[in-house]
Amino acid sequence: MKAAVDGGALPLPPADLLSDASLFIDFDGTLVDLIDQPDQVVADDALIALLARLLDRRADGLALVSGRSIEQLDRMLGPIAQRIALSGSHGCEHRWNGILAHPVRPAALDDVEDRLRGFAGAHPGVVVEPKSFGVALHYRHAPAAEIAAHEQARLLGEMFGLAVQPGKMVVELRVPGGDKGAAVRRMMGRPIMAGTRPIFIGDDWTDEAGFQAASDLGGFGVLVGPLRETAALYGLPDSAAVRAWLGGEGA
Ligand SMILES: O=P(O)(O)OC[C@H]1O[C@H](O[C@H]2O[C@H](CO)[C@@H](O)[C@H](O)[C@H]2O)[C@H](O)[C@@H](O)[C@@H]1O
Repeated sequence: MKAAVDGGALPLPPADLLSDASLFIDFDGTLVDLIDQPDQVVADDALIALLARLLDRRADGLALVSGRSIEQLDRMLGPIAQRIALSGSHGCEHRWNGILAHPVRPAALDDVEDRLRGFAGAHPGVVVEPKSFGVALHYRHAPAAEIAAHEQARLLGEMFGLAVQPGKMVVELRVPGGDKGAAVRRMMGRPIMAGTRPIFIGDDWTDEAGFQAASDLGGFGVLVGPLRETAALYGLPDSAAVRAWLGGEGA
């Protein structure tokens, strides 16, 4: 793993590395900017057009790998989501060619959601996001609640046997098992991706497992955002740069 260097930056990924590659792309913070309210994120027309162009050029060599559930990705992306290989819920669920594989939703998640709503009620600004296989507690609007939110998540994780998944200004209780690295390995096992070089593009700590898997399988990671300790080889500053790089492929 590369150490963070103050003021430094990873090299920009060369466009010609996109040929013969399979693309694994994170969603929030990578294809769309982070915003305050998780349920107000939209996949804009330019993004849908970019995904359509990528599908035209590489068909089965495109995958989205997100902490969002597949149900959320479907809602945000609309019909094009059915044409893209998807890994949702931090590597816990997958869908390609119309076939969905997912774990059993733990009944405890309903109880956990109630308890997290109680926590949010006592911490103004904290937002609860129910998901297919988890419940997220967002404190972007209430940064002072960070430590208490993580402690609450730790306690509930222990109590109900759920995984605690930290992210950017969020902590989530979710089905244990799976991560973005496992998702990359699983998808790269498909004959359609055999022999291609995996490129994983992401911004969050959860994307590090994806960077590592891509690197282990002969490809590389692209870190979006400021330099930090990372397994990524290249860097891009923000989602606009990601879109520009993807859009200019082959240029
Ligand atoms: O793996 P990703 O596709 O990056 O999803 C990770 C989480 O993204 C969302 O939360 C993040 O984006 C929100 C909207 O911009 C932002 O308000 C929040 O602070 C970020 O953590 C999503 O809500 C989560 O469910 C995903 O796990």
